[in-house]
Amino acid sequence: MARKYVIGGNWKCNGTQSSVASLIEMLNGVTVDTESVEVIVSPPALFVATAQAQLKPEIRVCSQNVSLTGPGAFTGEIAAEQLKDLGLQWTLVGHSERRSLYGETDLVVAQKTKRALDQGLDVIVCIGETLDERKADQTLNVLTRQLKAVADLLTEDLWARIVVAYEPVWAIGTGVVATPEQAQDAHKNLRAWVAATISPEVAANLRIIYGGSVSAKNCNELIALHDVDGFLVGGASLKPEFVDIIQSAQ
Ligand SMILES: O=C[C@H](O)COP(=O)(O)O
Repeated sequence: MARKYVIGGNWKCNGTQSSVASLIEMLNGVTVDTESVEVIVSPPALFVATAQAQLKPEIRVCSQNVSLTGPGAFTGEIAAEQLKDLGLQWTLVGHSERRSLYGETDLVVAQKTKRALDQGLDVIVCIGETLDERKADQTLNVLTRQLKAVADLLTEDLWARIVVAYEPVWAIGTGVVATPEQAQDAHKNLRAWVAATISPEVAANLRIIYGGSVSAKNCNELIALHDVDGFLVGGASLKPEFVDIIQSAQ
């Protein structure tokens, strides 16, 4: 069975009441062919409930982060149980900004992923190498180290509820997109690693999406790559060109 595309929009810490209302209006005007693509947007936590209430059901809302803990005395956290209570299906885990700016280790990312899955959320796990790591020819080592931490905590059945977002750190928000060759190589190598480490069936069905300076200009070339199953889009997901990026997958 063909893998269904995933087009994710990560709004990061952007938006006001008024800009979010405009974005929701724009998204509600897009025809989404749910047979071929899942469209998922991640508003800042402040706007998750609004997006969940106002977006049409063909567009799913995703948390940008999830707590390692359950509900309780954990100031500033949002528990998987609370996201589920709101009706969310998805959360991001391990975005490079969470790793580099907020100290999330491979183990924390793995534990968050496991806990979110256990509470019934599906998870987009983000991984990616820095420019120094790429220059040192460490790309695959870094990606597999990050993914292995997750794999170590999961049983094989849980992989059906995971999407892997390959986001080279050097491509995030820089305007420097991975070349089609760089993207395809990383995705293909990751899929081969999953086939060897977990199972060929998990590898064949796993959606591996690309993130890092995706735009209306480069999305068609990237989506055509055999092992690229969609995108996680930052800056361009706040603009009308996100509609073109969705269209590239349907
Ligand atoms: O989560 C999205 C990524 O960080 C990509 O961001 P970007 O499209 O602004 O480069």
